Amino acid sequence: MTAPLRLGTRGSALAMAQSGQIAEALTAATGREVELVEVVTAGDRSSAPVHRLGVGVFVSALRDALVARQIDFAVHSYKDLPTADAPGLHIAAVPARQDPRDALVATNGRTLAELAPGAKVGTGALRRIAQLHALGMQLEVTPIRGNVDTRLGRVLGPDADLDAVVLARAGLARLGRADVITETLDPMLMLPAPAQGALAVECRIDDPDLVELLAVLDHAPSRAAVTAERALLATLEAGCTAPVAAYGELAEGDAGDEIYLRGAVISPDGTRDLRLSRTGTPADAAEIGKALAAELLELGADSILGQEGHAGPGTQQFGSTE
Ligand SMILES: NCc1[nH]cc(CCC(=O)O)c1CC(=O)O
Repeated sequence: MTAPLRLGTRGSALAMAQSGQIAEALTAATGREVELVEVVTAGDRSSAPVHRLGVGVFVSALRDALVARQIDFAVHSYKDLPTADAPGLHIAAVPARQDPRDALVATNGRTLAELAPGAKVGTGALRRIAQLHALGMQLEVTPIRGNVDTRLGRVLGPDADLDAVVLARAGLARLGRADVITETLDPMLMLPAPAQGALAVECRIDDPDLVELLAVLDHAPSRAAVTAERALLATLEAGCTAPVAAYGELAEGDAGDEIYLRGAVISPDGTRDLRLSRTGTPADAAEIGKALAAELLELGADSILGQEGHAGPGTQQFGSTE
């Protein structure tokens, strides 16, 4: 009998939900048993704001456990991974991506257009803050943090003090809470974070049998989209708190499959708003992302990123505050 595979996971409700779903899918596809091993991270122990800690603290404990062979593989929210490669590790699968869009949860079932000037909207990510300001609706954007339930409590609970919050639709869906969404936001208004809604299944490179086994979970179109979006982010050298958005959609063009990649760099106050798009074939996903980033840089993206939130190459390991 083969021993169960050890899947390392954080203990948060979202991490447990997505690790559990991947464990089930792997067992269904391969017959291999999977056991969840909880890894406590420095980020879970601390109550400091995420923009100080960096989301990297959540990721690095799992990666340390992989390298130390305490676990066999790990499942990450792809958008939380730093753009730099992790030595010795390999992303063996990008499973079929969930809906990557952001979602509005507002009181009284309101949509974005139904919010009055001065309405209080909570979100922590600079990308969302910048795009909310860019709408020109005079919303009062309030920084919030905490897990999904804490954030929802700001609009739904007895202590609700905000008119709305913006969260990733995928996180709510994985937790079975998509029912609270009052509007799924059009990417024309709120372009998602690079790799939002996608997971990364990671193991050690020196474990070739597992690399091969995990590949059954890979979904090529999702991997291509995420590759394009992350190449854009990496080329902009935007880590940490950068207000960068990217969304790659796969469509059937006249000459076969095509990626339609949109990218945006927006100043936190919403006054400078660069949005561009580019198409190409899925095989050139990384090139499309790099080329679109180069075009954004030509139009002054670096000066927007330089104003605030530009982490620079030296701080890449900290990942995003999404
Ligand atoms: N660090 C926050 C985070 N990381 C991953 C998700 C869920 C969505 C996803 O997997 O992309 C979320 C919550 C949110 O942004 O609302």
